[in-house]
Amino acid sequence: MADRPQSLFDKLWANHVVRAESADTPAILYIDLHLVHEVTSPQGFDVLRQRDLPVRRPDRTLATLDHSTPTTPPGPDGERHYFTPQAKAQVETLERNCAEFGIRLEGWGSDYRGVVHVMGPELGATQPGMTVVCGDSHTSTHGAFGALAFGIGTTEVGYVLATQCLPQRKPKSMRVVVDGQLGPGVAAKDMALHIIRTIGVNGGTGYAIEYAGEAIRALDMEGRMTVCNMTIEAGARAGMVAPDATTIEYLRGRELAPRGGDFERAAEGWLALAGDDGATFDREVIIDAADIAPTLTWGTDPGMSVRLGEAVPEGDTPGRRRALDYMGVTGGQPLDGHGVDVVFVGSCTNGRLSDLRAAAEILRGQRVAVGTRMLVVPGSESVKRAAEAEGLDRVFTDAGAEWREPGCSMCLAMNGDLVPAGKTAVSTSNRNFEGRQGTGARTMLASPATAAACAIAGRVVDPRGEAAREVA
Ligand SMILES: CC(C)[C@H](C(=O)O)[C@@H](O)C(=O)O
Ligand code: SF4
Repeated sequence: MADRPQSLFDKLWANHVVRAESADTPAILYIDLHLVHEVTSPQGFDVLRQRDLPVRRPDRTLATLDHSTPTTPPGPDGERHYFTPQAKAQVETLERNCAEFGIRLEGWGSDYRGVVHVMGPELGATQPGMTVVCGDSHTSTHGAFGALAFGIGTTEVGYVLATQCLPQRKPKSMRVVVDGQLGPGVAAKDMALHIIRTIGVNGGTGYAIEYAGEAIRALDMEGRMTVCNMTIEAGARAGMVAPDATTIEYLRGRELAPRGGDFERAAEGWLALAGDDGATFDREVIIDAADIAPTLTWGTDPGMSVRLGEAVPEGDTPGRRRALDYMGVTGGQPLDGHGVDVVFVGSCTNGRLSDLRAAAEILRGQRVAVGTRMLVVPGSESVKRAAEAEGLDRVFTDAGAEWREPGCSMCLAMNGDLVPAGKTAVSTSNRNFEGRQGTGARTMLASPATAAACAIAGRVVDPRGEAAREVA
């Protein structure tokens, strides 16, 4: 039994089982890193207070403010412009809870505050081999490091705060292999959308996915995070990539990563996490990177997407008809040329430095179309600083785009950054259901390059230009 070849996921799981699963009870898993934000944590802390319990491992708990925070700077009096009194209350509650329970909070004034899934990796808090949880579905992002990372509910946030453990049943395993190389101008986001379209928005339900293959290996850590981030949009529990030299170089020197000789020893262990030859999976999907092109969603789930230039499906099912209607899109023809009112570059999917660079490269020396609003929101204070150091903020503002303070912002529009009803947004975020970016808002998900190209044109266009598509 012990000799059976193990996958990355098998190893991560086995390394964290505190009590084995039985027919009647789930396994109990040890949690290495618990990330916390203001929306899903208040109940957990309340439970601790009711039971007079401390946080079991404050040193393995890390908090940030991201969902409800305004992206406009504070007024001259230091006043923050919260969208609602509830937003302000959420922020203040987390500030109080972190102070009371001795948890590190990257709050207002921190140089590292950011969207939780951008901040954890940047600080080096997320490391290969860990179990990482957060009361947030896109926790799958951290799987890019070869961690077992998944979102938990608010009740479970309480369990983890109190015990540093979590009851879980082992999901099935799927391997998604992306062979070959992405073409020029094709991004990790296009790959993520293509994978979801291929396996379906429920195709991952009940599975933990390991991404492998030449095109995955070729991605930098930010690209791997984009792909793992969107795993949840295919219904899967977690997404992961085996640690390699790219992972190790990303982590070297980060604040919370091991130092010196400890780092080298840790890195050896990280590399050993890769799946054994002959490890088996419950399901395997093989994708050819050459089939992936700049992709945009036309409908109201992330699987309803087309390559630019490809015709949108006809409204041949009630679901598709409703989606076409809601989106104001005509079936049977490409999205190219469709009017774009708002462009959002940001979120835990595409709010990192490489994403901002990709958008800036297209926008440099250009103007956002008259009548189109473009919002660029760095994923964290670190991203903001790094972008400003290379002048990307100027590229955006010179083009007529808004350069904002870090946070989730228009990804879910909790902080007042809204898309007006009936308006179409091209967004680098990860969800496009009805009303996600505001009541009646229409969301088309895309890569940062596609979003920037659409901002300049004021309509849907291929970021590679018309000529490139002929060649592709
Ligand atoms: C607010 C939070 C619970 C939610 C999530 O779990 O994903 C949010 O981050 C989102 O993207 O919809
Ligand atoms: S950026 Fe969007 S998807 Fe990511 S955590 Fe925030 S709201 Fe959720």
